Amino acid sequence: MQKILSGNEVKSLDQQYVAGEGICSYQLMERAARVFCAWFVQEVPMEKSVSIYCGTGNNGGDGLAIARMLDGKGYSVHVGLIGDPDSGSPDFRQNLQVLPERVSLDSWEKCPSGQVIVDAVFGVGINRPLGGDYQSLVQELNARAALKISVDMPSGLPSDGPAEGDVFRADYTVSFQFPKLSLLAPEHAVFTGKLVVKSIGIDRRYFESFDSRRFFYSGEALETLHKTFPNSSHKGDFGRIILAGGSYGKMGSIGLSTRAALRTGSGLVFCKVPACGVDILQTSIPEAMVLPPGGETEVGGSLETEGIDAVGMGPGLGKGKGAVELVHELLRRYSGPTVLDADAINILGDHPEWLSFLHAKVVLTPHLKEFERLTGIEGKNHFHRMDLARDFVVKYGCVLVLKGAYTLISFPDGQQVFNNSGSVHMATGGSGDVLTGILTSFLGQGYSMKNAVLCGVFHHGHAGELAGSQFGRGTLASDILEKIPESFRHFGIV
Ligand SMILES: NC(=O)C1=CN([C@@H]2O[C@H](COP(=O)(O)OP(=O)(O)OC[C@H]3O[C@@H](n4cnc5c(N)ncnc54)[C@H](O)[C@@H]3O)[C@@H](O)[C@H]2O)[C@H](O)CC1
Ligand SMILES: [K+]
Repeated sequence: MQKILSGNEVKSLDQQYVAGEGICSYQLMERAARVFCAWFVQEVPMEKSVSIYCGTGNNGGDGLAIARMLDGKGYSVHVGLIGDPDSGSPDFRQNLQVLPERVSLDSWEKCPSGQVIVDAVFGVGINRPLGGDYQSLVQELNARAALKISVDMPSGLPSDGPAEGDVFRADYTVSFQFPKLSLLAPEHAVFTGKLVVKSIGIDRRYFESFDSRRFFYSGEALETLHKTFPNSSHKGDFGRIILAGGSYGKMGSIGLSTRAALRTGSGLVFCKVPACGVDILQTSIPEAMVLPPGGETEVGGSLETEGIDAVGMGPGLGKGKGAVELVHELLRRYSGPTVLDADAINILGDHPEWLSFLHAKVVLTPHLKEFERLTGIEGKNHFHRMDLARDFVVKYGCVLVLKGAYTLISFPDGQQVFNNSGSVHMATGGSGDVLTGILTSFLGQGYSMKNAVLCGVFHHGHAGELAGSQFGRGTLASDILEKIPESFRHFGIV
């Protein structure tokens, strides 16, 4: 897992690394430029003309090194400078000296407009909104039709806080070593474009002295978080779980959770659905067992949890009297692993007095709106939501999965993990129901809460990527769950 540092900490990380490895900062900049160019040549055909706009700090220095390297690879490169080069950073000035003559060098106003624009004006050093020429440049570049790529950060975007004023709108941002926090905020996706994170080889141990509790997870050592089951295992070893939800007209939700749990490997899945859903579930999912229904069109009655390894509640549940009672009963009486989603979260939001029943084996999986209902607070921006999520889990001692691009997992010890799997094609009805099934399944199989959530969220996203690459915009939630076994295979999980 990659620790996420603040923009201010980057400088100190670089200094410690450079000193510790006995290299100079210019060499680290060379590395950054090299990894950028290695990515660039895969994405951009050689025939495209490239204009690189460089500030005079180290982000601009990266830009100059990139200009030199792309020229060396045969691209036609123009550099447009903004700011006074004589007062540039030492590594900027050194790179200016070694810029090949073949690369055209002008002030930003005179730089010919290329088919590709590389933004190397500001990186993590930004400390105020853009003004003057910087603002004019970014406005002008944003109006151009070109492929736009930012180096490390879109210029104008602060690394750890909300955007203010004009920000370069990139199609891609290639960020070095770790994603800067603000690149993960959904409201900044219009500036970041597609995020690409490239290591520049700074070893994990250099991160240890920084006490950030935020991490970026890209599936490293995923297989080690999984349980292995001996050949002699029987279906009981793979967990007996209950999935509760569904209501008249919304029976598909709990069906998706059920199929997802079965595809994740659950041994026995019991469904608690209203009477109107019994035939639907029994005919559509023969592997599932249906518990005696309570209500006619909405779930009701009580839940027998004797011998049950985990319970997932919420998909399609509705907010009728029976559903409200069931959520209350589950929270009060069941101390085993529990996943609360959708209407179960909404019901909890309506009854804040029940929040005190939450415990370490409960995971809540709200999307942004549900999270708002749960806390009763409208997050001002994603940074505010990150803090709210952390405060919530620390206070109530549970786990919270805030769904969206870069789903944010918050643990009660204050650690927060951004998940780096997933695709835009997962933004489709039922995708969250699939996650509920996956999480309940892993918990039922006896995974620790931490491993269940990390594995569940990561596989959900990865299965979504696999489905998205096959079905594109036509991706269905059921396509996502059908890709779970392929995601397991991909990571060697048998
Ligand atoms: N480990 C790494 O990630 C590496 C990063 N590198 C690159 O270096 C930049 C950060 O460079 P830095 O010199 O610290 O800052 P900037 O280039 O972003 O900014 C320069 C300078 O500009 C001034 N400034 C800030 N805001 C404004 C503003 N609104 N208007 C005018 N001037 C402004 C301020 O004084 C800044 O210091 C990082 O992003 C990477 O791209 C290294 O190349 C290698 C290692
Ligand atoms: K930049």
